[in-house]
Amino acid sequence: MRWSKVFRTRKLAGSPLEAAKKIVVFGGGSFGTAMGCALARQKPDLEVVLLVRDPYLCKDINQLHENTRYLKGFKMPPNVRATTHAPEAIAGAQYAVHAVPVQSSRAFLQGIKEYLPSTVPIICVSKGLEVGSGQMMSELIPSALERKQPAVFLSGPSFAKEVMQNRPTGVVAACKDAKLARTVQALFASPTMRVNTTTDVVGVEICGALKNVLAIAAGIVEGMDLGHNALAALIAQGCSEIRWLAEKLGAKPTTMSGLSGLGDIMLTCYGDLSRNRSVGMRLGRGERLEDIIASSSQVAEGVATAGVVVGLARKYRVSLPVLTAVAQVLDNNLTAREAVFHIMNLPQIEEA
Ligand SMILES: NC(=O)c1ccc[n+]([C@@H]2O[C@H](COP(=O)([O-])OP(=O)(O)OC[C@H]3O[C@@H](n4cnc5c(N)ncnc54)[C@H](O)[C@@H]3O)[C@@H](O)[C@H]2O)c1
Ligand SMILES: O=P(O)(O)OC[C@H](O)CO
Repeated sequence: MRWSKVFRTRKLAGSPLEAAKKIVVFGGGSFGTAMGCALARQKPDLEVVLLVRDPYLCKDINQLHENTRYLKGFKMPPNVRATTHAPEAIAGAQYAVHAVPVQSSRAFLQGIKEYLPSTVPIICVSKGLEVGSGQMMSELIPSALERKQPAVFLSGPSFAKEVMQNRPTGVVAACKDAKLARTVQALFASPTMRVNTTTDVVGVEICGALKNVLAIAAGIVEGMDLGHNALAALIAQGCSEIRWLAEKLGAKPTTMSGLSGLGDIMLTCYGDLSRNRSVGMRLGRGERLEDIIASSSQVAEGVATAGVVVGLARKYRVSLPVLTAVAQVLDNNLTAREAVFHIMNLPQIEEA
C-alpha cells in the first residue's frame, strides 16, 4: 500500500513514462509480450508495438488481442499491437525492449540496425551468452550494431506468465550510466513491479546467463528423483560456481545476493514455470536432448550457454564442476547418472 502511494506520487508529469509515446518490443515471444503489456497497462495512451516474424501471430495479436502462440488465454491491453515491418515498428519509438533469444540476437540486430537511431536506448531482457563469441548481450549489442548504443540490462526473477497476470515481481535495471538505469526503473516501476538499479552490468548479465545452466542441473536432479538434500546441495554449489566466475569477471559481490543472482536462481531452480528446469527434468528422466528441443516451442537459453561456460571456465582458470557437467550431459559425453557420480566423487574440500 505504502509502495503504491510512493509510486503514484513519482509518476507525475515529466517522468520518463509520461514523456514516452511509443515503445517497440523486439520479439513477440512470451517475455517480450509480457513486458510490453506491463508497460502498456501503466499508460493507456502509450503505443506499444511488438515486432514479430510470423504474420499469423501478428494478425491474432491485432485482431484477438491475444498472443495465441506464446501466452494463450491472456488478453492484451488495447494499446499493444504487432507488426512484421521493422521500419514501421521502430519509427518514432523512444525505447526498444529487446526480447529476442541470445543466439538469434546478432542476426536480428544486424537486420534492423539501419532503422534504429543510435540514440534510442535498448532495454535488453535476454539472458545468455552467445555461442562462438562467448559474448554477453552488453558486448553483442554494440558488436552487432557496429556502434555504441545506449543499453540497459533488465534481469531478475520474472516468469512471463506471472508478469502477464500482473503478479508482484522484482527486477534490476543494470547500466553503467546510472541515470539511464533510473530512467528504465521509472518506466517499468508500478504497484506490481519493483525495479532496483545497479551499474554492475557484468554481474547482472553473468548471473542471468548462468542461472539458466544451473536450472538445467536442478531439473536433472529433480528428474532423477534424488531428493531435497541433493537439490539443495547442488544449488548451493552452483551458487558458489557462479560467484567464482562472476568475481573473475569483475562483478560486484552484492549482485550475486540480489534479484538477478540469488533471486533468479531460486525462481528458476525451484519454479515449475522454468523452461530450463523443465529441460533438465526431462534429461534426468532419460529423454534425449534432440527430442526435448523438438517438442518445445520456446527457448531454454541454458542449453546454448552451457557450452560457452566450459570455455569461460578454461579461460579464467576456475573450476566449475556442476556448470560444466551440464554441458557434458547436453553434449552426450556423460549420462546424467554418471555426472552425479562424478560430482559426488570429487575430492572433499574446504568450503570456499
Ligand atoms: N519467458 C520468461 O519468463 C523470461 C523471463 C525473463 C527473461 N527471459 C528471456 O527473454 C528472452 C526471450 O525469451 P522468451 O521467453 O520471450 O522466448 P520465446 O521462446 O517465448 O520467444 C522468442 C521470440 O523471439 C523470436 N525470435 C527468435 N528468433 C528470432 C529472430 N532471428 N528474429 C526475430 N525474432 C526471433 C521468436 O519468434 C519469438 O517471438 C530469452 O533470452 C529469455 O531468457 C524470458
Ligand atoms: O523459463 P526460463 O527457465 O527461461 O526462465 C525464465 C526467466 O529467466 C526467469 O526469470
